[in-house]
Amino acid sequence: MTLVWTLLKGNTFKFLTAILLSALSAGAGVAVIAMISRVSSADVITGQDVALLFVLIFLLFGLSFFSQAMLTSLGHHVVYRLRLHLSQRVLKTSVERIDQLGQPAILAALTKDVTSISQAFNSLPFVVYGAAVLLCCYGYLLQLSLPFFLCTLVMTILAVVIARQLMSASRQLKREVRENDDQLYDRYSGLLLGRNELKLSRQRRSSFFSNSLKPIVSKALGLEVKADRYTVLNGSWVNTSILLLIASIILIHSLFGVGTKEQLTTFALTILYLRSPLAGMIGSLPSLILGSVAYAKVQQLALHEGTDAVGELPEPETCWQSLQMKNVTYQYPSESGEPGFGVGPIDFELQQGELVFWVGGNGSGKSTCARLVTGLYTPHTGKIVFAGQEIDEGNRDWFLSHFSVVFADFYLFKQLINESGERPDSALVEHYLNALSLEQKVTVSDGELSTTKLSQGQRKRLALLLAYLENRSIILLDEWAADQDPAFRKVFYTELLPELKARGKTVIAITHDDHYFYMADKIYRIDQGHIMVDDETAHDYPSHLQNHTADEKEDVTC
Ligand SMILES: Nc1ncnc2c1ncn2[C@@H]1O[C@H](COP(=O)(O)OP(=O)(O)OP(=O)(O)O)[C@@H](O)[C@H]1O
Repeated sequence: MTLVWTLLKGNTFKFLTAILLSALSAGAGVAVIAMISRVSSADVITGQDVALLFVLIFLLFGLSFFSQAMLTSLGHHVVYRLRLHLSQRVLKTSVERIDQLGQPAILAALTKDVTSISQAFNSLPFVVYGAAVLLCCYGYLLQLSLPFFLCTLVMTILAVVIARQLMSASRQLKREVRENDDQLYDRYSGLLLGRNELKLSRQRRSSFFSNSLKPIVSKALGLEVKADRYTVLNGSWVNTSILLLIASIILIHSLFGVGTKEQLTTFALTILYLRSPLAGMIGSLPSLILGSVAYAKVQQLALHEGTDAVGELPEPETCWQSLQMKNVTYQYPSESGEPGFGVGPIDFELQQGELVFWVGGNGSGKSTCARLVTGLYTPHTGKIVFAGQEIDEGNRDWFLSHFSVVFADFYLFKQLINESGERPDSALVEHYLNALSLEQKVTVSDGELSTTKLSQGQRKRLALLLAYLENRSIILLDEWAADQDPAFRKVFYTELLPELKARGKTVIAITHDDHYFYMADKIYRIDQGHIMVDDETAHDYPSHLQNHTADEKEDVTC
């Protein structure tokens, strides 16, 4: 029920109207039965009775069509909103949380859970209609015969108690199926992302299939078969209990002479009429159970509650002087009992217009520090001060808006935008495509790149193009040059970086290219999560090469 109310927020009036129409349609159904029963037991059938019967039948048709169409359309609108709402929440959720959850879990929520919730909603008309018919029939039965009604009530309670037990067993299993689905999505990711490795090695393929994928799929099979067994048992039980009810009524009529023959016939007719909406209701139970399990799973992700994914931000600071990390620490959560990697305490200061290099061994914490300095990760202790302001949740999005970043695992969007989020000037795009030696490979039309299916090195150049066009104050490049050929690597260090600096940009470049360390204003070494100025490396270079570009700074913004 929580699922229904949460998703119906803002549409309660429409939903209640649809329920009212369902109730009226159920009432019309019962009136048709009562009419048939009256006409068939009457001595003389008048033309008026027949006309009324036809009117009631058409009324039943109209009401059931409108009520179900309304509920179905409401269901589709709810799913539409749910899709947008969830995507907005993902957009608002911190990178840290998304990294913690992992892509497969979020993809499973956006695809499988949304589908399950939509199916639950689409089955809602059957449930509402079934419940309305049930109530109307019970009302009719009550006024038909009290003893028969009491017998019905006892049987109903018994049926419901047993059905509840079966449903909760099925629900528990569906929950386990859903937990298993996260692992299944993880294996599917491996299947696609590891396509090269899997294709190349028969042993890897066989091991992945038999030891990694198949056990998860088999587990899902076992759980689903078991869960559906309970669901099918439940459906059969409810169907049987209806027939048992009719048999019980016949029994008490024959043993104790309760009720008349006509009452017995009408009773049986009403109960049999009830069977099909009830079957629809029971048939919808699995989707409802799946829907609520999926909803609980989405809630468990603890995505950001805010949905204002594209809210307004104050203008970025053009003259910010310095960015400081003061005593910053960060610790990854522990995994399989092992404590997570920790960085810090970090004290780091970046002056506007500087070109600094971060160097360090694999796994020393460079990318983690990059996520901290850009505000993508929130420090666990310590603080970041930018343009004199301490960064907190209130100004984090504003702080983030000062950075363009190309991480090692960057995503290349085809759509080009400038600093205002609009289509960039085509002459400028052309200029950068030339500078990046991509003019022969990629064209831009309607603000979109003609292709992103390029080599890794070329894709990285396009990622840099996107960063150029954003025209932000600070550019952070995580081992950008690692995929470039030696000639373009030289262009990058000796031309592109100095040009950025000359335009007043502040650049942090994470690099292992010691050939070009002399290009940096400052070099910082990151080791075991600690950052320090690397005087030794800096002194390895002739003084005329150090701070090579300091004098080249021209038209800076501040
Ligand atoms: N998403 C994550 N969850 C948990 N731990 C992580 C995660 N990412 C990194 N780590 C841990 O942090 C350590 C440092 O990772 P990081 O990516 O910051 O290193 P790096 O210096 O950028 O390495 P490289 O030069 O290889 O890119 C890793 O050795 C790992 O233990």
